[in-house]
Amino acid sequence: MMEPPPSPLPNFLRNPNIKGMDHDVLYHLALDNKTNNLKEMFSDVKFVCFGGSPSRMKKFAFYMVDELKLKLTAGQTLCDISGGSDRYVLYKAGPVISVSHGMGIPSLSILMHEILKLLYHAGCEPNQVTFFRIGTSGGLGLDPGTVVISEAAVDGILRPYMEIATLGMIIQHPAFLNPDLNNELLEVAKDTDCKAVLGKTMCTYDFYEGQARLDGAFCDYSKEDKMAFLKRAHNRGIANIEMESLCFAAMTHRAGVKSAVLCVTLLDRLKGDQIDTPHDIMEEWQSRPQKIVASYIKKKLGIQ
Ligand SMILES: O=P(O)(O)O[C@@H]1C[C@H](O)[C@@H](CO)O1
Ligand SMILES: O=c1cc[nH]c(=O)[nH]1
Repeated sequence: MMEPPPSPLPNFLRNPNIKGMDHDVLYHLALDNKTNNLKEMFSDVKFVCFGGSPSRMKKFAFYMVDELKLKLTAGQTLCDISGGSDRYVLYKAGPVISVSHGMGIPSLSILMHEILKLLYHAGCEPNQVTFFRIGTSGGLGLDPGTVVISEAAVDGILRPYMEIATLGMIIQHPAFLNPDLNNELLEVAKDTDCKAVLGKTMCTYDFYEGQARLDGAFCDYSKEDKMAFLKRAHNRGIANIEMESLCFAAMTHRAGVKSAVLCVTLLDRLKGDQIDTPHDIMEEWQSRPQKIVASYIKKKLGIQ
């Protein structure tokens, strides 16, 4: 008798080992597939929204409750589902997960592994889920408060892939974002009061020297060097600089999940380095990528 063909690799995952594990601990989310009924908790998820700050992502979850007109009965509130760990916060508002990723690629990468495994255990399908990063960035030649929808993510030397040292070798993971999704987001943004543009995003491993700032604890270059670097990047289509897009684009592409990165610019890096905008203005700017994504989600769910 012929052997059956090998079963396909698990959804979301390119790791056959997971299928053979009857207990999988998502350590940094304080969840696991034995104690928690991940299917019951998450099988209806359609959108996963990521952002650096825990309070921003908590706020976004409550904003989605309002936008999706979800009914919370008296005394009910959203709770941090990952409350058993203090690494990330994770909220669920209907089919939307809102989760914080901390700062930088290493923090996001750990979360991304565990979110992809969570969705796999929940029985979700990669082609039915969309991921968004709703974050902040430094702009190049843009009015602060502009939302950049990333058409591509590149590293600090403009390479379109994330490098990971694996088994003593450097492995390059290509970073791709979805042009159709980006165009839809750009259209949706026109119906909001938020200015949005498409542009390339530079993703660095550091906020100070990695982004050519003059105001870090160390600086071995001149203002002229900084300006030459930023102008060169700008001339090559870089619209903004942040610290997670490369990993986000590379890992979602590897998992077969559609994704987009929308970051508001907090300053024009061609004009300065320090972020000293008043708190209330910053809060409003940070809500802009959220508004665009909320409108997109409502459109997809057929909610007016
Ligand atoms: O989503 P956020 O606003 O946290 O992302 C940017 C990139 C870094 O993580 C951080 C630096 O201030 O902000
Ligand atoms: O300049 C900035 C602003 C926000 N986030 C960054 O990574 N850089």
